Amino acid sequence: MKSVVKMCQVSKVYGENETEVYALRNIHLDIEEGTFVTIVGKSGSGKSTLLHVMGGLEKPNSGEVIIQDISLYDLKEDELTILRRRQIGFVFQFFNLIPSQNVYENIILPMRLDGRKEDSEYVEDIIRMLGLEEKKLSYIDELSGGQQQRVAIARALASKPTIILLDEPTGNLDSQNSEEVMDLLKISQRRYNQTIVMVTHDAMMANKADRIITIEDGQIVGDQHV
Ligand SMILES: Nc1ncnc2c1ncn2[C@@H]1O[C@H](COP(=O)(O)OP(=O)(O)OP(=O)(O)O)[C@@H](O)[C@H]1O
Repeated sequence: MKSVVKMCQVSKVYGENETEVYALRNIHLDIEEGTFVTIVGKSGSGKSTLLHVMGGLEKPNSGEVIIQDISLYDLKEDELTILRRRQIGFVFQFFNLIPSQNVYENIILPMRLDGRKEDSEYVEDIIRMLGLEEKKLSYIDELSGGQQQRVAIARALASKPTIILLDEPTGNLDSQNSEEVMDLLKISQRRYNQTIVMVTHDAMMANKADRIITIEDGQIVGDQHV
């Protein structure tokens, strides 16, 4: 199978001298196309850092991150921005939704920024599956935390990216909603052969993935194919 994400000898250090923290230590990782991977580990183990470095948002101190044969941090900043916009869907804890735009506009924003027209039938499909039909024209601050989280998920899925990176995407959702989100991600993964990497502390969710990677102290200490 084809490799979509590759990390070679990746290390990330924050601070210096006595405040130095090794968030990632010599990470090697190869993720195949179409796989659903979950990343688990204790608080502070390096999960979010791994996702940021993998998604081209934070440059590592050493090592290489390769997305579909392109070495991310060799790119110029504007090339990296374009690659991120076209290939990667992000769902992070701070949703980065735009308050002055409504739900629908927020969902299609990455495609508009890229000068692309959305597949409106597909966007409507996602909105329906995420239970947001009645909120389509609402502004972000009129939504609950869980609804905002679902808008962020819809936005990540809407452009059918090759890779979807999610950091605790169901943190604000109850267990039924969390399961629905997991199911939706799996449908999208299969339909578009997407690669999904999701940080979670929820064992039930982790177990629904194809592969579970455990991080401890910035290192991969477990890698289980389910
Ligand atoms: N911007 C930063 N500056 C300094 N230290 C940081 C920064 N970001 C993360 N760290 C440190 O790096 C380590 C890994 O953090 P990271 O957020 O990746 O962990 P995590 O496993 O995602 O934690 P959580 O589950 O609590 O979100 C921690 O010790 C953290 O304090």
